[in-house]
Amino acid sequence: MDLNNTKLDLGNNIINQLKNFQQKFKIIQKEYITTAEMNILDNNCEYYGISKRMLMENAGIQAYNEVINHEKQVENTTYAEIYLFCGKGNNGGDGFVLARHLSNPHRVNVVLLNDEDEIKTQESKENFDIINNIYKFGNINIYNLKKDFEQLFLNISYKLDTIANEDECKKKILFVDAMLGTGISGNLRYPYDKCIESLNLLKNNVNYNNYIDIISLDTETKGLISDKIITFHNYKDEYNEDNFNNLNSSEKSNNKNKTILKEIGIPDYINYLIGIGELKSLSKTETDSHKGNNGRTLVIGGSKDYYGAPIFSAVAASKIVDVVTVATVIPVAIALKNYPELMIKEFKGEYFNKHHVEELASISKNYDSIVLGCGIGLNPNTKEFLEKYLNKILSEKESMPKLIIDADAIKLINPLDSDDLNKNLNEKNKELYIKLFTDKNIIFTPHKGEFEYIKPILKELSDIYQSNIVLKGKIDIVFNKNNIKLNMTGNAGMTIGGTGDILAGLIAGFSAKNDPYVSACAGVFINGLAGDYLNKQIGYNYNSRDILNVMPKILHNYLDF
Ligand SMILES: NC(=O)C1=CN([C@@H]2O[C@H](COP(=O)(O)OP(=O)(O)OC[C@H]3O[C@@H](n4cnc5c(N)ncnc54)[C@H](O)[C@@H]3O)[C@@H](O)[C@H]2O)[C@H](O)CC1
Ligand SMILES: [K+]
Repeated sequence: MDLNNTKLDLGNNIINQLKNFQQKFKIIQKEYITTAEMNILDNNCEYYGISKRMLMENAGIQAYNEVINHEKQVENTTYAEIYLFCGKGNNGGDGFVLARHLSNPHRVNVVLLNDEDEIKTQESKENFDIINNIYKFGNINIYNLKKDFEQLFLNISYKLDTIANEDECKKKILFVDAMLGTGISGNLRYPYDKCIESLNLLKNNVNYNNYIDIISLDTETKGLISDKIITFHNYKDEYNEDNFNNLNSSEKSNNKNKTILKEIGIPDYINYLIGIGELKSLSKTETDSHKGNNGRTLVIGGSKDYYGAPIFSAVAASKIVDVVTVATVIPVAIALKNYPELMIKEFKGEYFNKHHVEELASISKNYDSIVLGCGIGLNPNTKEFLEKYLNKILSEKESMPKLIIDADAIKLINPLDSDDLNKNLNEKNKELYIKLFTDKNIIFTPHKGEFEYIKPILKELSDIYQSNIVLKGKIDIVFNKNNIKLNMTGNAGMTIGGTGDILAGLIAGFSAKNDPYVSACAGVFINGLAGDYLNKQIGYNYNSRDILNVMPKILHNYLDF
């Protein structure tokens, strides 16, 4: 991708347009970010040139300012001693940066929960090395919790006793929780569990609790009760409804009250940009897996008039999943004989019709994802088929695969009067629209013209829609009720026929085993990257076959596929 061009495109104007779009379709962004979303954002920051090292430095400095504020909250209070408990991930890294900034004039103790060589990331290691280089000049001690556990907590109790005895000095001890952040998984393991137990014991001791502050970085490590949480960039998903509902009401208000949100230099527009993060978050091909483990995709499409479309889509999906079947009518099935990588399910006739519904609905259950619509045509029999088929599969929700609705299928679900596309909704089908547009497993992939057909439905259902929409264009917009992102990859060479079919196949391939929204983002991103790669190599004169041919290489470069 040509980042320079992208940068030029990223003025306020685009963000303003995006905000208008957000309002128009009542897109309400969540007030918190999940771990998966944060990981995507991290990688996208890196992709757009904002390194994790920079973010970590900013997080550490922001935490420093807040610690100093906290220290000054009670007049004349000072931290006689600061202990930073640092884990082996980047939460620990934030702790190392904070330790460096605090080390003068404070007395700082960095407590490693793991051995030095277990520190996981380069940026965290670099920040630990700085501490390691300067500690000999005083004011910083380094402990290894596993080795020094008893001695360390004895020292801390001794210091607390001393401070408690000379109460009038208003001295306190600060514990910084830089143990675990968004990377936590499962129950606490040793020594994290023991450390938290010991810190809680001290804090709950009536002789000591006036003399202890506990501040958590980014998230409160499970089980710890801290006085303040300094969270970075966005509230974390401990505030999401599911987790939040598990807390009792005093815990709820307490958690919100004690959390301070701090910016760490992630520009607003990065929140709205698709990048490598979406791709990297996809599940990887399992090398020792059985056929089908990496997904099964069904492509339903083709007609007497168009047979290339379902083939493009199916070949694209076959680069990702293990099994791809094309369900199609006789003229396309004949052409498919030249594609031994694809399985064929042949239906009689030149267009899909209502007689195909039962059998097709019954085989649909055997797939993880379905592309519906490429080359299907606008024949009135096909419209009848489509409505019956959708009603049938949507009524059996438990076995519902991810469903990508593309091309003419988009036009057929709302056959508007062509004189006035925005006029009104086809009321007769309202029940079907509600099912289609309130399903998180459905992805519509319209270009601008096709979008006109679903716009009235979206507006009508703007309070309740849940499905995902990929609006293809120079800049693609991928959105659902709670998310909106832009894709900047791709170039003018991609206006050739077949790229849309390929995109639908890629999204189906990814969504077989992944979140539909992230799959949609990854699909537009990688499709555009393939186009950009070809443009760089051979100029604009490439076609859709070329895109398919380079796809494995592009996937490999970015994904370890
Ligand atoms: N997101 C940002 O923009 C920035 C985030 N920063 C900080 O980084 C952490 C997230 O870092 P990460 O390395 O992904 O995760 P953790 O630090 O939480 O450590 C995970 C690490 O710990 C081990 N582990 C996981 N679960 C357990 C457990 N239950 N018991 C024991 N050990 C566990 C495991 O090995 C993991 O690898 C984020 O919160 C921010 O604080 C950046 O510094 C700034 C930018
Ligand atoms: K923490």
